[in-house]
Amino acid sequence: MHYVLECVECGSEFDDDSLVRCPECGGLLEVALRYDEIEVSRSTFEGRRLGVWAFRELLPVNTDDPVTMSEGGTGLHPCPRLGEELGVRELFVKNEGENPTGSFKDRGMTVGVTKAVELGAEVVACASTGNTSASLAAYAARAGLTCAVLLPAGKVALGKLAQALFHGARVIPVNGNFDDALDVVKKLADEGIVYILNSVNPFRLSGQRTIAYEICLQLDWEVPDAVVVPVGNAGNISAIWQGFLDLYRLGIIDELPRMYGVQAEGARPIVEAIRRGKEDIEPDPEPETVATAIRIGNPVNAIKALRAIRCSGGWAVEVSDEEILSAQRELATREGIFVEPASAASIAGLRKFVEEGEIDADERVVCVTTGHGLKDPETVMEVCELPEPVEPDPETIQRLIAE
Ligand SMILES: Cc1ncc(COP(=O)(O)O)c(C=O)c1O
Ligand SMILES: N[C@@H](CCOP(=O)(O)O)C(=O)O
Repeated sequence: MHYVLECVECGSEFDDDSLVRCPECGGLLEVALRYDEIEVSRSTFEGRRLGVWAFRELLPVNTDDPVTMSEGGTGLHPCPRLGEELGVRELFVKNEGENPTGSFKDRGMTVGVTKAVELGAEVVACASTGNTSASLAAYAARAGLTCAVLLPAGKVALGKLAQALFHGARVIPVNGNFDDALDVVKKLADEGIVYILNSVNPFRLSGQRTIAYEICLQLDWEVPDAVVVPVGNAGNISAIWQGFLDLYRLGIIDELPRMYGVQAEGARPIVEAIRRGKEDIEPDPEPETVATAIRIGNPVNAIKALRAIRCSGGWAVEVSDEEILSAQRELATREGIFVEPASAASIAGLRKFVEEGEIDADERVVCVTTGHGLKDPETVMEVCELPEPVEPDPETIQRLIAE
């Protein structure tokens, strides 16, 4: 076997794939690759079609028949105009909205749902602020599994809700926030009633490491100075950092980037813990932000994210809803990239990191934009003015264009 499951709290190792938490101490489990048993080099990956399964030697599955829809292989777009505006020499956007269901979650789900099938699970479930449910619903449909998704009632963007409903998931709105919903799913998973596919699932997060693998390959194996990631439940920033560590320990890259986390002002336990030098977070019981995807007060992967930010020499910052919405518009109008509000937090955060001197003007920076703008059309329409209809005559139209 080329991997084991390792507890991030007590360090115990297990080779039982049915585990989703440490049987010794209850801690989170992580896939630990056994680097000396993996024979890969840069050329192993180069000739392949870019995507999650291009890195199959680094994924913890034992099948040639994964549940897949060509996830990953997203663009790493140079953004010179926005870079100049924000004050960095080289800015790239890794646009995860280009995944099959429109968010980075698909990278995790292709691996997590493949593992669910391998383990013989029949019912898969998650709590979600929207994207996890949209992704799980799609992959469960493809695998023929029953899927249940618990959502904070009234707080999920319309596009995401439509996806979960239309893929045939059992959509269960709950009175409470995401953190309350996740507690319930974790309990059902502990009792063996469902197979959980939130980011407590170590196999799912292995798939998300491919964001780092792809960034390195797309930059011809050069490593960016800084990677900026929006943070909610904190699985993604931890997985991306672990992805860079994998390549480093395999001898494929010889440097590591600094990891920067961005949270919304109204949901910022990680930022507080970083600022105060704390080992763990203090949960926020009432998270609130327009970026509903990161409206999370008690991130389950907090310990891992704090380690990723600290060990890499990075930092964390909060941004206001206003800053998020204005960064969303800037990315759309200057670079043609339409992302949902949570994703734009990385751009708004970069502005602050540069202003605060955390990231230098001559550095190469990658901002990860995590979900497509069409997921949340309502938020966008609230800030756009829809012009009144006019008669279709050329003179009127010409006048309007010139205005
Ligand atoms: C669009 C989007 N961005 C960012 C995040 C935050 O990612 P994480 O929870 O892994 O920190 C989420 C949800 O998790 C999301 O849906
Ligand atoms: N934004 C997430 C929140 C759940 O995160 P997960 O990574 O633990 O599944 C969502 O889309 O639901």
